[in-house]
Amino acid sequence: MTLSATELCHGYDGDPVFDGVSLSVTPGEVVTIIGPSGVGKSTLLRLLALFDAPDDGTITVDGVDVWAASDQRRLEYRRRIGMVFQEASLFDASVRRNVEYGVRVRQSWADRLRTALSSLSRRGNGDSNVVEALETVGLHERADRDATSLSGGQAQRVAFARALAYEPDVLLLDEPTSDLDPRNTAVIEDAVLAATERDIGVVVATHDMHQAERIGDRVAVLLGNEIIEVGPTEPIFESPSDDRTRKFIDGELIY
Ligand SMILES: Nc1ncnc2c1ncn2[C@@H]1O[C@H](COP(=O)(O)OP(=O)(O)OP(=O)(O)O)[C@@H](O)[C@H]1O
Repeated sequence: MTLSATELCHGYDGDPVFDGVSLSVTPGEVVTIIGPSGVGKSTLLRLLALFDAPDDGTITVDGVDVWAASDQRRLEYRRRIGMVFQEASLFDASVRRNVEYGVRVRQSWADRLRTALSSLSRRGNGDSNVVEALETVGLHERADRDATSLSGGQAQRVAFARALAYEPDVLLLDEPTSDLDPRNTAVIEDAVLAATERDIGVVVATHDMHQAERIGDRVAVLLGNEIIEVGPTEPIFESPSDDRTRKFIDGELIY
């Protein structure tokens, strides 16, 4: 599915965060959003996740205006979009239960019933999506551990597996590796690439320029209250057309 935001304007309590922002993600591509703290990266992800309606502008799924569609249709779209927040927010249960939870909340009641019936017939061996998602983040051997006993990096990997397990069409990641060591970061980045091989479109908000370079097919530079530049990552990093992009990438732009 192609998720597109066109000319979005949004703010809080009358204070605009951005004005006229457009961004889209197509199946199997990674789009990174870079920009200084507080510029609105999380806000943009929340709008793309269909959590909030934009003050102005449109969000479309395969060309259909989501906020002009029925509540039911919008809910169906929302179920096809996964979001991983900066904080892993796991609950006090096994790693497996935490990942299964993602599958369940995203399903319609009819699908939930089907899953429950099929898991009965498999004697609780666990859903294959859940196992596969845990394998992707390298935690399948810890499936029965209590999620609250995990390190921060492992918890973030479980949160990622949770989003992956229900096979979204689009995955939105908010600073997925901000507090992680290089090994956990590499696991998450590999999992992002694994997601694209399944044709999932991924949008990643990140502070980490190197990460944007490593994993992004395209990069969007959010500065001031607009996207000042968007396009294939390498040319933008090598020779940005906007001088503010160069300064931001080089760390010369102070906010
Ligand atoms: N729920 C909210 N109510 C009021 N203001 C908000 C709310 N959420 C965000 N803001 C404000 O909107 C602006 C953009 O915040 P946002 O979290 O989207 O930025 P960000 O680029 O993701 O920041 P960071 O990189 O630090 O996570 C900030 O000025 C923030 O204070």
